[in-house]
Amino acid sequence: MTKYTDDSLTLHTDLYQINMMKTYWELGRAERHSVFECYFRKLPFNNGYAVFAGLERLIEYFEQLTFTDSDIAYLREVEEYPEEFLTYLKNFKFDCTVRAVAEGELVFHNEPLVQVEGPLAQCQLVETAILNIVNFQTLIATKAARIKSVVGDELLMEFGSRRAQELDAAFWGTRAAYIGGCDATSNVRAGKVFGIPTSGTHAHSLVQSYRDDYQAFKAYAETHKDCVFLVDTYDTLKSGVPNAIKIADEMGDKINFKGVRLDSGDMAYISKKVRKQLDEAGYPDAKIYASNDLDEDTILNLKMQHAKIDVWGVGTKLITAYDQPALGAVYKLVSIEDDNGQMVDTIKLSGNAEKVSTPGKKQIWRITQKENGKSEGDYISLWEEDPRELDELYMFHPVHTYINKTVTNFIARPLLMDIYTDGKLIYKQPTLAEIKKTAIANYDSLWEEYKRVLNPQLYPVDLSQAAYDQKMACIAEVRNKVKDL
Ligand SMILES: Nc1ncnc2c1ncn2[C@@H]1O[C@H](COP(=O)(O)OP(=O)(O)OP(=O)(O)O)[C@@H](O)[C@H]1O
Ligand SMILES: O=P(O)(O)OC[C@H]1O[C@H](OP(=O)(O)OP(=O)(O)O)[C@H](O)[C@@H]1O
Ligand SMILES: O=C(O)c1cccnc1
Repeated sequence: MTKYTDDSLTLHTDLYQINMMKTYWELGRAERHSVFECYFRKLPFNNGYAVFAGLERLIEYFEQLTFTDSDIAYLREVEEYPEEFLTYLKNFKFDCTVRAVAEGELVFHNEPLVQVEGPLAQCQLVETAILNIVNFQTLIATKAARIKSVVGDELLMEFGSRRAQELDAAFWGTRAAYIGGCDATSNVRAGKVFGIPTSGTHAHSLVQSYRDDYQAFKAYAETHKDCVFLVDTYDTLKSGVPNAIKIADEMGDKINFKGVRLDSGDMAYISKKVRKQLDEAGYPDAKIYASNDLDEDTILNLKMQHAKIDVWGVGTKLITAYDQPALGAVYKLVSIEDDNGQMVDTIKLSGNAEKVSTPGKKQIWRITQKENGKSEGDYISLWEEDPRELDELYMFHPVHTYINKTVTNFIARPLLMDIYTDGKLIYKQPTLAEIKKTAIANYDSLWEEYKRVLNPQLYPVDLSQAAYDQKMACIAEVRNKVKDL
């Protein structure tokens, strides 16, 4: 087989997508107008919300979406596709309309996060990459938000590059973590490309190379203005901290003694002792950094023990989404042009009521109270509906319909925005700083009940009456069809 050296993301798809494209193309269905929506069914980590991330990478993906000569050559070599189909792929031009929620937006179960509308074969091709990107980035942004919610006003550093699932996960994961809540990263490339603030101390190897805390800290201090010394290589309280203080005393104004980092041991006990040592030596502003397999649970626990930690470095458990490695978002066909050129809504049934898809092209509306800006819940409507025209909004649980309320004096904000219109990028991408601001504002608008890390309340994600009726009609139609067989 030929060794292909160039690469494009167009073949970053499952083979079955291209096989379905062939079916659509061969049977004259490739151009049928269709609508697909991407959503997840269950919030990750038993959290009360998720933070959407991945749109920038999605746009990068769509911008390069053509089959290169070598993509075609590869498909010709390994699949027995007819030349006419390969010519069709060669001439492929992405001209779908894409809508998505903004990065940094809080999102919930069963909400269309990305909507792709256009020729059936095109919508099909992009499923894998959309899910790949949204599943990972939204998961990491959400994990970071959970951790930040426990860290509070102290600083949260992302330290995960060495433990991430390869380079892309470290790089894009860092960006997602920054959107979700991290204040800085250790990944220099992410700093350069995304403009994320970078931060770093030093490793045990520096100390080991001198085989002595004092000599190692001295060397670092002679070559850097800002110094955070890693104090646990030999003995934190007897050697690390005393030597860090000694160097700070000797170097005086020549360095900014910013603090020390703890990376092992009982961090509650040790941090209190270290704080005392630093304060007594006249360094009350020197900060205590901590790292070592931290996550929201250990951080919360350390805070309960009144650990004296000012800066939290979190790697493995954040960047790998350690406790839940996949978000489980899916991409479903919700509407398709029939033989008469009419759009018909489609459904995917399941024995589990929560898993039944909601047919029809939809919009998400965030319903907030006018007087305090707090969320009442999200309202999923059919595309043509506009709750802004209503004075009263009847909101009910989409499965347990007896749970309901009528909301007045509300603001309804549509969440799905136009990103591409007929293949043309029309969305003006916000800067990362703007995205982070959006994330913070969105988080502030959520009631505390949905924000706690343990057993939060389930945020209401309701269907409009029309969307609900449409779903019931589709279920009845499918049931009848199956009965008639
Ligand atoms: N006071 C504490 N309360 C709860 N958890 C803590 C406390 N101090 C440390 N931890 C956490 O307990 C775990 C201890 O891990 P581990 O036993 O591997 O560390 P260690 O042996 O001290 O260090 P090393 O990484 O060198 O093995 C870490 O996740 C750490 O963050
Ligand atoms: O613990 P994490 O949350 O993943 O944070 C990143 C870890 O990376 C470094 O350790 P390193 O990989 O050098 O080795 P260590 O685990 O033995 O400390 C650092 O000292 C942290 O402990
Ligand atoms: O700068 C640090 O202290 C750091 C960076 C990466 C991983 N662990 C620690």
